Amino acid sequence: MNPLIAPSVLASDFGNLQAEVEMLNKSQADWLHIDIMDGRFVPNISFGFPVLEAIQRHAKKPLDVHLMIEQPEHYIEQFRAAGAENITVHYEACRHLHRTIQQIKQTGAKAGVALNPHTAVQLLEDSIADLDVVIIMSVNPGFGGQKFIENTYRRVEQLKELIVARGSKALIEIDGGVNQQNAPKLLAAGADVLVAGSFVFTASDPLQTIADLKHVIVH
Ligand SMILES: O=C(CO)[C@H](O)[C@H](O)COP(=O)(O)O
Repeated sequence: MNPLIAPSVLASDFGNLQAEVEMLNKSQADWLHIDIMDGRFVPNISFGFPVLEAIQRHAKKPLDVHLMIEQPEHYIEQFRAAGAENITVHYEACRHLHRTIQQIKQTGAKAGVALNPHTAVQLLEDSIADLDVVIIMSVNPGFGGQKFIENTYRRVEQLKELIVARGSKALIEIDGGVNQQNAPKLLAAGADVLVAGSFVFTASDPLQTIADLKHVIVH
């Protein structure tokens, strides 16, 4: 099956945000990936509600919102109201993960948890059945354009095993350094969703780049 493709708006030209979103509307992208960074959980600040609302006004595809913020439970309802279809919080940022997952689901959004590269996949054993999405970070969160971490493949295989063992319907989403070279191996390992920022937005033809990722051949 073809993967879902979620271009990361973080790598787009913010000066031409409407045009970038309209390009994504025309593309074969399935979701728009939106990175929210608070300068505390990660050493970078991206953007907040006004920008998300502006994206939502033009977007014709679901907004996949990745919260790289401390205490995300304080903002879940606001992100939902601003247009988030999927809301993903970091395992490392949640003191009461079960409660926060339920809080997301109560808003009607799909619930996701993201794992930093050092966080063991097995820690999701008791949450996986409740999740719609798990983001495996394939870079340390905070910046686009970083080098893909190779042990991601093994982590995806471990997560796939856990999902099957627990009868979960969670999708496995990969975020960071995704490109045409690593995509086939990620899909073979069990990935369902590919986030791609710089690979899409620095390409001379982003529409074609998205189409190529969507139809990548798994060896
Ligand atoms: O979550 C992120 C950074 O924390 C970005 O979504 C990710 O880095 C995607 O960008 P790129 O494809 O350029 O690596």
